[in-house]
Amino acid sequence: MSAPHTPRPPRKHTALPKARILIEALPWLTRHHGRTVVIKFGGNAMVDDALKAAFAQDVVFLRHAGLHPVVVHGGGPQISAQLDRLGLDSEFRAGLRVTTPEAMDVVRMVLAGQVQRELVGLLNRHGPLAVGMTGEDAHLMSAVKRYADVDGERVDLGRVGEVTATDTGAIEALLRDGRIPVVSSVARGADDDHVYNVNADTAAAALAAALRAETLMVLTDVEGLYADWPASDEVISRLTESELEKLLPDLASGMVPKMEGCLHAVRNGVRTARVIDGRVPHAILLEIFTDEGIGTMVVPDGAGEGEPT
Ligand SMILES: Nc1ncnc2c1ncn2[C@@H]1O[C@H](COP(=O)(O)OP(=O)(O)O)[C@@H](O)[C@H]1O
Ligand SMILES: CC(=O)N[C@@H](CCC(=O)OP(=O)(O)O)C(=O)O
Repeated sequence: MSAPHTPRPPRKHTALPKARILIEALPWLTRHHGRTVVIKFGGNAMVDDALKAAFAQDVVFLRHAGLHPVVVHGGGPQISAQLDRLGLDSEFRAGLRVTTPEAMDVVRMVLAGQVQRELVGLLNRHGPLAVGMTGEDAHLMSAVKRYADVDGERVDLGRVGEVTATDTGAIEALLRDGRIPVVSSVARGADDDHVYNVNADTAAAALAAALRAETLMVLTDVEGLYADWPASDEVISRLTESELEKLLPDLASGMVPKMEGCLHAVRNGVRTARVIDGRVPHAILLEIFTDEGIGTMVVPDGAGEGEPT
């Protein structure tokens, strides 16, 4: 007779901590499944190849986790570099680039022909996912000429546009087909044949609102909204639309279109708008799938403090 068989204790699997990490993401996976997330990738967060590759991995991860990511990209530094190479002036007024018709050709070429192509290429390393477009395609974004207000004076910015209408049909069709739209912030003229240069934060906010996105996520090159910039680097982690409205007049330069965009988004049906640090590798995954939200989150008035995000 052979000795009774004593069952062995289960093997210690070294990969168990990985399972724990995956399970920790379950509440967020459940919450965000099937939701649209508009991600704005700024030109300043786009300078490092490793960060760009990590950004693409995060966006593809979201897509495979059942979310519907839409990428809107900027490219301010890349446009400035090309204008410089061509010996064309590049001046900003109230945070917006004064855009002559010649400069507009360069803006369109750099955004749609260079920056967008690069992002589409990085995303498509992971499969046939990304499709690039500009606001001109299928009337995605229509704009009229926008003026700036500098010390109470109306300033002509040339071909700078303000989005007046959106048609998200093409984006929705792409999302239904499992694709990742990558949008350059160039718009068609609503009542002329020009094309317009739209600030990419503004374009992302307009699209997030039009798509009734769950979240607008703006990646940039700072940790978030600093309470007293540049004197202090204390980041405001959460604020309501009313609190943000009070702060807006005191904000400077690049933060203005971002925070105006966040306000527009949450006032128009987007549940949360966030400004996060694109210099942190995998910032998007950290923000969406963990409790340790990084950066600044704007919520509509009346959103409960302890509500899941
Ligand atoms: N209150 C503030 N908090 C954080 N950054 C601010 C603030 N006010 C102005 N900024 C500036 O805004 C910049 C981000 O805007 P921008 O340069 O347009 O970035 P992007 O290319 O990502 O759109 C920061 O690098 C910082 O210099
Ligand atoms: C009108 C206006 O200023 N348009 C921007 C469009 C690109 C952009 O917004 O890029 P970032 O997100 O990298 O700043 C520009 O010409 O620079």
